[in-house]
Amino acid sequence: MFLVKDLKFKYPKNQENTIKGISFEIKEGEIFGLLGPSGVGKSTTQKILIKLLDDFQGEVKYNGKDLRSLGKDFYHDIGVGFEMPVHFSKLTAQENINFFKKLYRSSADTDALLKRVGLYEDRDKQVNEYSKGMKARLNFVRAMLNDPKILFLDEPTNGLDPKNARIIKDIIREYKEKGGTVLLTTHLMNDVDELCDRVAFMADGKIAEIDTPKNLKLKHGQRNVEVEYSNDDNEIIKESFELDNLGENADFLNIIKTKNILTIHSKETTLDDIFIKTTGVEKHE
Ligand SMILES: Nc1ncnc2c1ncn2[C@@H]1O[C@H](COP(=O)(O)OP(=O)(O)OP(=O)(O)O)[C@@H](O)[C@H]1O
Repeated sequence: MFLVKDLKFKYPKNQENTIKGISFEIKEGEIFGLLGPSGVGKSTTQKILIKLLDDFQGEVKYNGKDLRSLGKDFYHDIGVGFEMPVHFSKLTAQENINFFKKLYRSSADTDALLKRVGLYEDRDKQVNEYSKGMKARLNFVRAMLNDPKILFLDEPTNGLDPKNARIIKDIIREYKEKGGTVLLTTHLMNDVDELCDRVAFMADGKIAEIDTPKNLKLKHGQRNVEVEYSNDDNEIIKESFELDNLGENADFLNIIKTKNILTIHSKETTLDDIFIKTTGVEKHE
């Protein structure tokens, strides 16, 4: 759906390129995660893809066409949820929705969306009376109101309690199941685990890793299995064995056959570990 080749970008006031030559593809029907430390260029990349920044080098294609050659029709295809919600604060939520709906040819069932995210009862309140989480949910509804083919979401669960974050994630998953495509930026690796088909980790304006979360875990993970058992003196012993040729490991087999096993599990690495390893940075949330 999107093809990005050797993309470079420099903000006019800066000396150095912010985006230093990145290439990736967003396939139709997938949720693609763009991840990396604060300030690495994730939002900048999103802004290029939604035609807010056009002075870039390299190639960006949307459905085979050069992004620069696309006219206003492109905006009917995309839905955008910026990180910082921007609403008309003196208008009600419903008035905001009505205003933005008028800009588009097609529209989603916004009443259903408002009900789903728990804002329907408060739809006639002015947005300046909304809490941070309510504004974030309204922002999400706005991103979806033109029934887009591709959704750009920057930290969509930021500021939401776990129940509301779950609702938003469920809607994103359902959107994908109906054929929608998503570019997701987030610092929450749990969200990435739950939602993303493929992810790219950015470091220093480049892409350090790109793959499915599962393949990245296999690549960066320790292929070990950890067994906890109690011995005859009721002491708890923990031992680790390599997964390769585990069935022929006499020590492991002896423990399994003769000991009282308390826990046993393969030691998978987490996306948090991979984030730190590939970007060289602790996360800032
Ligand atoms: N309008 C601008 N003019 C100059 N520099 C900018 C501008 N906007 C962003 N930058 C710089 O570009 C770099 C990348 O910013 P960007 O917002 O893309 O990062 P990000 O990865 O999305 O970060 P975060 O996770 O904090 O949202 C940062 O160093 C930032 O200071």
